[in-house]
Amino acid sequence: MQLLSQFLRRNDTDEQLMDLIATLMVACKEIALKLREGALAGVLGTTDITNVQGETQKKLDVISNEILKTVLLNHSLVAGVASEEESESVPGFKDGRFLVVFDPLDGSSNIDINVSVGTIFSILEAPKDEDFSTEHPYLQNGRKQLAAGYVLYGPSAVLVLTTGKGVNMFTLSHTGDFLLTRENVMIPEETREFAINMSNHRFWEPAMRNYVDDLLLGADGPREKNYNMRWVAAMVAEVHRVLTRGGIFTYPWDARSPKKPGKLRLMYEGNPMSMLIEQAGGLATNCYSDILDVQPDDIHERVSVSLGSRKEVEVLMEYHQRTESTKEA
Ligand SMILES: O=P(O)(O)OC[C@H]1O[C@](O)(COP(=O)(O)O)[C@@H](O)[C@@H]1O
Ligand SMILES: [Mg+2]
Ligand SMILES: [Mg+2]
Repeated sequence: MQLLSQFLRRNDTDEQLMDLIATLMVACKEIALKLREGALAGVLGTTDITNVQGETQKKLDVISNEILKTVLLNHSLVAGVASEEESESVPGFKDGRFLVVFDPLDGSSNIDINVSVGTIFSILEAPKDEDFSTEHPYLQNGRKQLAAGYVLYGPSAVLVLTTGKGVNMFTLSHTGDFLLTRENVMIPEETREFAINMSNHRFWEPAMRNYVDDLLLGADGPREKNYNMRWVAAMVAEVHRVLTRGGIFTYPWDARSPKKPGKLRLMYEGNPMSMLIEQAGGLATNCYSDILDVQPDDIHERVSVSLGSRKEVEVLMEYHQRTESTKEA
């Protein structure tokens, strides 16, 4: 089986990008170890800190964020990092070539119940002559990403990576190596599986309600087939399922926070996952247009996310095109 480094070299990956990805994996392996030890390492439970997102941090949110920062900011190629758990971006080496943006631990409500979580990352080119302690150099749209991916900490730890030449999966072995286990992942165009937090049904826009109601009607409704539903409450696990066997995952705008475009974060969650999904032949939209084309104005900007099997996402977009939006401006 091929090592991550062998695979990247065979694919003519830029040497410095390879070096950065290897460094990122050092941090992810450390996070995987903490997660595996769980209660034995005293890392379960919640802190009394509320982060910039207005969410109470789990101990492992803080630990994972510190591990990533320590490892990355010691690497001379890193000009700075931005994290879901940091109120501001953190500068690194002035002449560094890359910016790394991450959600240190996605799905943190799953930690204490021993269910899958993951680290999501996005790598950008550091623009010249910028101040990397300010937001400006990070505010690049998703199409500018040099690489993106996640490590899913599930029954096995799996790195899912794109450098813009397709999507590949690498499983962490007992020797601490990431080995290629799935090459050139492609998402089936059609699906019978959807993922949405149904408890928010009454808060959605009419188009989203109509779409999901028609899925629930199954073979008796306009979609003329029966659907199955899944909800892991960790985007990283939902995207992994979609990449593995198809499906649609959506976390739409809802009226609980009418001023926010959605719950998920554009730069830490939306963009990296959208790059993976597009690279695997799927679609990733905010129900109206491609997430990768959204120009961020704020590093913590939110986005409505609907992604997965191409034909299913196209149907969802048609519902939005033909129903008037009731969303507040
Ligand atoms: O609890 P809910 O509303 O179902 O939300 C679940 C969603 O929230 C998230 O956990 C947010 O990510 P964080 O854990 O990084 O805050 C997503 O992974 C997931 O899709
Ligand atoms: Mg997250
Ligand atoms: Mg998180």
